[in-house]
Amino acid sequence: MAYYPVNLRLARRECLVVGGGAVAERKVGALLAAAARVTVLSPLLTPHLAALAAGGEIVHKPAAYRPGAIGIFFIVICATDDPAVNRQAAAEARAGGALVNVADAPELCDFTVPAAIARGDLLITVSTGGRSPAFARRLRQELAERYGPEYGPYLTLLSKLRDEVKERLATAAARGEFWREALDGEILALLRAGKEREAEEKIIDAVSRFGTQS
Ligand SMILES: C[C@@]1(CC(=O)O)c2cc3[nH]c(cc4nc(cc5[nH]c(cc(n2)[C@H]1CCC(=O)O)[C@@](C)(CC(=O)O)[C@@H]5CCC(=O)O)C(CC(=O)O)=C4CCC(=O)O)c(CCC(=O)O)c3CC(=O)O
Ligand SMILES: NC(=O)C1=CN([C@@H]2O[C@H](COP(=O)(O)OP(=O)(O)OC[C@H]3O[C@@H](n4cnc5c(N)ncnc54)[C@H](O)[C@@H]3O)[C@@H](O)[C@H]2O)C=CC1
Repeated sequence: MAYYPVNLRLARRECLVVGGGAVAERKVGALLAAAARVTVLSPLLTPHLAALAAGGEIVHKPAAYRPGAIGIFFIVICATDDPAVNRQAAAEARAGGALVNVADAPELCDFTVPAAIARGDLLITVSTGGRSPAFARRLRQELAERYGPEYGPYLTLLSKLRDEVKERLATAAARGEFWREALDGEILALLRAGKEREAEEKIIDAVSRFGTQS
């Protein structure tokens, strides 16, 4: 089954997680990282979820799912350990217009959750079409070593310089060509070594030289 990859903006969107176990805890963490408003419907919570509820970071509805309990949400994740409950809650949520994820039934998911690495605004995700989440996790670990924390500041720098490049190079084609040449390992090596000023100067210098060539 082919998936269409998207990046959802969840800030201030209402999201519901049914179930309060280990899987729910992981999904809640990712929702909160995206600044979503999270409600958890579950009689029991993991200690971490309980702490989030006590701190007001999530809303806890301390009850088992029953028909009619879902309400209106943008996203609903069904993650109880009861397959029948997950299916029933998923059907109700979808009928209410939500995008639905069912932790134990990939075939019932409107969307699946990839393994993810965030470095500032850089987001690297891995999915296996549900074939092997364990492999997605393993690849995420490998990629996290390859793409370390320096990629956060690197992206910030690129974003800042993008405006400058826009001013200096007149056409989108020239800008595209510039960036294809400029994104080499040298700038990253400088950032890794903590030499942000030098990295910035190097890019500005490259823009000037490129500008006079074209
Ligand atoms: C379809 C999907 C739906 C969804 O959850 O969105 C789904 C479904 C299922 N997962 C199952 C099992 C495991 N899931 C993990 C871990 C993760 N699962 C995640 C996503 C997804 N899991 C979606 C597909 C993603 C893709 O396309 O690859 C990750 C990537 C993202 C996240 O959850 O945050 C996160 C790693 C995060 C990270 O570390 O970076 C581990 C590993 C572990 O826990 O150590 C195991 C045990 C080992 C194994 O089975 O592989 C089972 C069987 C349950 C059972 O046997 O009872 C089902 C149901 C089924 O397959 O039928
Ligand atoms: N998609 C994924 O990433 C993964 C999915 N799974 C599947 O996810 C499911 C949950 O796994 P865990 O979190 O480890 O289970 P768990 O046993 O740690 O937690 C289950 C939670 O569901 C709650 N619950 C049970 N009945 C409920 C009801 N009627 N209404 C509301 N809440 C209810 C419990 O109070 C508990 O908080 C399992 O079915 C497992 O097969 C497992 C691993 C990964």
